[in-house]
Amino acid sequence: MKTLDDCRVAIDAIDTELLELLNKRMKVVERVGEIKADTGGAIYRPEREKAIIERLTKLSQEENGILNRAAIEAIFLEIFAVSRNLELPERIAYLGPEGSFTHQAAESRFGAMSEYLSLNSIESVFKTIEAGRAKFGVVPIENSRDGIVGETLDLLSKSSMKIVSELYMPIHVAFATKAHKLEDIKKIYSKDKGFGQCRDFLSEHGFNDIEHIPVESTAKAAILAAEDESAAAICSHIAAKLYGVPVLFENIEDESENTTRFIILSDFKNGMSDDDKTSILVRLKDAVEAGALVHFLQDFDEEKINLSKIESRPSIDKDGGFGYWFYIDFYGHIDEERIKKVIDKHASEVTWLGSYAKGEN
Ligand SMILES: O=C(O)C(=O)C[C@]1(C(=O)O)C=C[C@@H](O)C=C1
Repeated sequence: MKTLDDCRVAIDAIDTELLELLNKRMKVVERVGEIKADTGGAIYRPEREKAIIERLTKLSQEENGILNRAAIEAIFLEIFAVSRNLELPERIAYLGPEGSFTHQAAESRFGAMSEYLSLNSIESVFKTIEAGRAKFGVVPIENSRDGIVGETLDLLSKSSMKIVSELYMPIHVAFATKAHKLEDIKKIYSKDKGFGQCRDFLSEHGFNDIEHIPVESTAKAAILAAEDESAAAICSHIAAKLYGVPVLFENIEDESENTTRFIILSDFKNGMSDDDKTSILVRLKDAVEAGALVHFLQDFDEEKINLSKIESRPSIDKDGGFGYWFYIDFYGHIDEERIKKVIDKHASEVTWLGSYAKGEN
């Protein structure tokens, strides 16, 4: 039987092989970078990354390997991040501050080697990538309990930036404070969505009667709670740790399956994968007429295009009238014939927001 030393010798030998192979892979990636520089091709190809992870997961299953999809994804997303940085250093703007859930989402996709830019509003993220100061922007778009992030939808409706990827991340929130006793807590900071996600906890602990102060992000809440012993924050465990606020209660969210969907914004169009989603905005000309939306959706139905989300947003039209537009997610890629047919038919009413490989939920 192998001793610990034997195992370590074996691991060292395997690591040497891995390093050689990784360097060999990066040589090929360098060439890919040159080709893309010549042709102006997009560096980040989420659909290709997804296909690689899927192929390797299948291979691992067939060979009864120990690595499952999550493990393969964890390893390869870091490899892709290194590759992309080799092709072109990446800068990622996200809704900060440091330690926010969006920061975690950004890091999970872009890895440790990328340069991150923390911004204090969703609007600043849009502006920063529009101005070319960062290649990618990461913002939340919806939460399983609390619904859509209206600000993101409204900004998408005005921006030329496209959704190039989506990712779902389980959200666990903590209650952190420097107060020595619960009675000493006079105010609670969080993002508005943060309060919404733990209503049961707040009422069970009698925290509904003290002041709730919404701030730009849960990480900002942790920063404020770090400065004031009569305050608490509803924030991520990571933010509490980062800003030195002791965690009193863990996982206080009402729904244990609490998940947030994040989108990655940039300025290019993805190629097709075999499992895509597309997001559009629809301003129906006759929205006030009964049936306008039904007729629009019937065209999707006829082409067997399945919707995964429809959300209406109020808007004020040019004449000051109150109208609606709709945000719609459906399965498929904008370049598919059946989808092109429907979108072309409604070209004057539809804004395409992006087609991207469907995220794992
Ligand atoms: O295939 C590409 O287009 C690459 O740039 C290579 C690579 C990879 O490391 O495999 C890196 C970045 C892309 O997002 C996808 C894949």
